[in-house]
Amino acid sequence: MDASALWQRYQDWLYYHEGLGLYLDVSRVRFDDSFCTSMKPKFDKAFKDMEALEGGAIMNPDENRMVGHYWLRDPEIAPTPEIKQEIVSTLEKIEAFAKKVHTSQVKPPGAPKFTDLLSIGIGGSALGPQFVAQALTPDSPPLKIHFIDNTDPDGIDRVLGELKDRLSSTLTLVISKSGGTPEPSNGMKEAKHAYETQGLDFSKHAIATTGVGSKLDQLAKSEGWIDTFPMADWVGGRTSELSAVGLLPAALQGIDVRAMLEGAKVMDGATRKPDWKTNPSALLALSWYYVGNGKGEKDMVVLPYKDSLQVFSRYLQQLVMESLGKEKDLDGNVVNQGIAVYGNKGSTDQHAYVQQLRDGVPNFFATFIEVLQDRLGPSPEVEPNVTAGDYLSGFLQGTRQALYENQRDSITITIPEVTPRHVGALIALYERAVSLYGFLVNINAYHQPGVEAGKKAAATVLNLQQDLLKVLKAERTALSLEALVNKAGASENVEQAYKILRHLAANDRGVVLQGNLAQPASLTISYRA
Ligand SMILES: O=P(O)(O)OC[C@H]1O[C@](O)(CO)[C@@H](O)[C@@H]1O
Repeated sequence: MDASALWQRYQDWLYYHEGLGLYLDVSRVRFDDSFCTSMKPKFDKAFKDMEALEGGAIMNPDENRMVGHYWLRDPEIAPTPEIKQEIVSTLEKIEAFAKKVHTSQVKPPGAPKFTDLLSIGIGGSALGPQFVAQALTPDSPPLKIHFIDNTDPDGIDRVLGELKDRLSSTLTLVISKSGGTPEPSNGMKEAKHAYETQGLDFSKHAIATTGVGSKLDQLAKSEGWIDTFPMADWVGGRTSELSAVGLLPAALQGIDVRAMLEGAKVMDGATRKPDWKTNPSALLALSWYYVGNGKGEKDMVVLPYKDSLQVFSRYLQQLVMESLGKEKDLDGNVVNQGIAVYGNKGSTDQHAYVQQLRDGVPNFFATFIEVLQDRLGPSPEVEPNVTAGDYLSGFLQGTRQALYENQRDSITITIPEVTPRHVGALIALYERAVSLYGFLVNINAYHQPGVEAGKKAAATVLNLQQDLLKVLKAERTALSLEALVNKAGASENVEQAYKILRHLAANDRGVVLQGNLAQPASLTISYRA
């Protein structure tokens, strides 16, 4: 296509939302009119399905749940008065609590006010708060946020080490919808230990966001934590940023949560329209379908050209991959659906993997996120008439063009600035694109059976560890690996057993391996208390 035809295509396909000042450009995705026409019946059905979803239908059949994240920013559309009330009162409670913390009406026993916030959670209970914190935390937040989002002891030490001298004024927020996920549970126990080591009462520093009646909820109540905030059954982890999961930490950091909700609501209004040409989420879903042939054949590379949006790529990675990565469709056929997502930020990534994007295997499409405002206030010139922001803008355009010239498709989203309203709008834009795409490819986008399988397998490994230790502690002499696994009733799991023992030995847990480390089967194992 020559330059003038491309310019025409750009204008023909450009979506602009006036209220948000948001542009979506899908002109560099090379679908044609006949493709769009062929997709119409699928979209008509997807729009109907979306209507049913927002109306409260059970759209997560495996878990027998409604899918209600769209109600969070517009309680008026909630399917029952009870749900509406739950949303309204939770938001009011969050705002009132944040105010009390900011004005020291809620304060730690041994310090005049809370200065830091330690957020403990994983997956959807971490990525949204991390994304929003990076994008929107003001320069001098009332509470400085820190995250434990893993069960890595060394990672936990780093975070707790940073907080060591301010633990007495740190508020710890444990976020877990199920209230039983091992990683946040371990993080919470380690944090509690750190408080106790300093002679501090953890319960007077702790709050939780979790499902009502969950294990965590019961623990928080029985130990008399400062407060608990509910997470509804009808909100999935990866779509929970605009529930208490994301709003509470945001409010505590002084971020305008009402503006986030408003941005999402405005975007929902635009993406509810049953017309894909004027609906930005539908345009995204249409583009994803086209590039990946409806089978996720191309990966989504997300490149925000703005440091404060760097976590957006990881946030989208969970939202898209946990939602769309499914073995079976809704009719039980094996389809192995999904769209792989990766990315970091531009222009940084131009000096990392963009070489392959331009010249290498064409197995992706790019999504550029552009922010028009470079910074608050004027910029110095780095060259006559050129600022650092002009470079960033030029690099984005240049990369988009270079990719297109080599038949690599791209989407560009442009927002005027990074504000709570725009962040809310971006979240809503992608949430609905994922919902629509899920309907287009006929999968349940709201469960995660694969993750559950991994969790079960990990539990088996930990049970095996207990069995091995029991045998070793009862034995007085060293055992061969084979004898040990036989005695532990784990002869089928010798490799797992070997890896458990190697890990225990490396961490001074009493297990001693002797023999040739290059030949695991030759090892003898003993236990020294
Ligand atoms: O909030 P929870 O229940 O601890 O779950 C954390 C994450 O674990 C998952 O269930 C599986 O990874 C995610 O969907 C969820 O966001």
